[in-house]
Amino acid sequence: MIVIDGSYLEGGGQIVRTSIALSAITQKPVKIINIRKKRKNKGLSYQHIACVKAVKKLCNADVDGLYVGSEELTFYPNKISPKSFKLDIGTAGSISLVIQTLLPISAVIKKPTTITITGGTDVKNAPPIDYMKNVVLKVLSCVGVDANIEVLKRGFYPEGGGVVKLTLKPSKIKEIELIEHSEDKKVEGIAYAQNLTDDIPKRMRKSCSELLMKNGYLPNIKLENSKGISTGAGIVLWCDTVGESCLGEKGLRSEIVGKMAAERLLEELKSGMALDKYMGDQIIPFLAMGKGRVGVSKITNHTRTNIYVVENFFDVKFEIEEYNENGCNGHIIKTEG
Ligand SMILES: Nc1ncnc2c1ncn2[C@@H]1O[C@H](COP(=O)(O)OP(=O)(O)OP(=O)(O)O)[C@@H](O)[C@H]1O
Repeated sequence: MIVIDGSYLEGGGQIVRTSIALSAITQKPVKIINIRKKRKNKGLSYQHIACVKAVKKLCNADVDGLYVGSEELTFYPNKISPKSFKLDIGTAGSISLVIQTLLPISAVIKKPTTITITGGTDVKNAPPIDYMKNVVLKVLSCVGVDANIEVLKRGFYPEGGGVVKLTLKPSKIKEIELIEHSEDKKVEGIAYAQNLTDDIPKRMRKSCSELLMKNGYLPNIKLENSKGISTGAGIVLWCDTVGESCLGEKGLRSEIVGKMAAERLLEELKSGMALDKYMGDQIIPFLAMGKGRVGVSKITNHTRTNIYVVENFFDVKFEIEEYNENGCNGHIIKTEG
């Protein structure tokens, strides 16, 4: 039985998600202790429970300690048998993080499976759903992941109600070498709102586009305004394999939201590396399965924490080194797989 310490470095929910996914893939039982020890509301929350339930369903696992607030979880995987099903997080918990848990499983399934998830599509401290669709899936397609994300409805905090269909197809994970960002100057994006006036996405787009153009980029940002049970707005940008975003909040003017998203993207692009700091942690399980080298703008605690979890499941060692060539400033993460 592999024992993972949930208080390691970042000490957050990602330790649970990666451990469960890798337990299913490697068919090794895992016990996670000190779950989310470094968070104010320690233990499992609805979002993490939904992630565990999704993987449990795919591999008919036996699970102990699966309840809100639980600080210890034991997961005994069985054979993976892909099936399509619906999963309701029950809150505005992040749908993207459920998808993050499930994506590595594409490496071991034998037939396509579709999971329809209800919850939050654009919530704090989690990847916005358009980042998953346009950055995560793009980068993971380079390692061989074949998956599709269809957003049926947006969901915001606190009511949620977002609906997303994830399709995983059998994928052969391959070696990756992705160091520097392409010199692409085209920035794509989406400025979205739900239950708000049409001027909100337009104002976000205007301030964002102005700043991007001032810095020599060519923005092409779509507008969206929908109706739903929850209310919110935001903007997601991507330039080839690098993405950034800003979520709207009450009292924060649309012009500021648009400008902040542009500033964040420009900051990431300044490093010249192929991957942004979020992708830096999300690529780790795939790098272990396929081996290779990736260039990232920044090494975060999330990245180091994911490396800790992955090294417990696979016989791999990761190395991190600084990279300062061709005007780029970042790091390389590499492993022999
Ligand atoms: N704006 C963002 N864009 C893309 N990815 C993001 C963004 N914000 C957070 N992430 C990703 O979301 C994940 C958050 O992991 P974390 O452990 O903090 O999750 P959590 O389950 O919300 O945990 P906790 O509630 O315990 O903090 C990481 O993979 C991180 O890279």
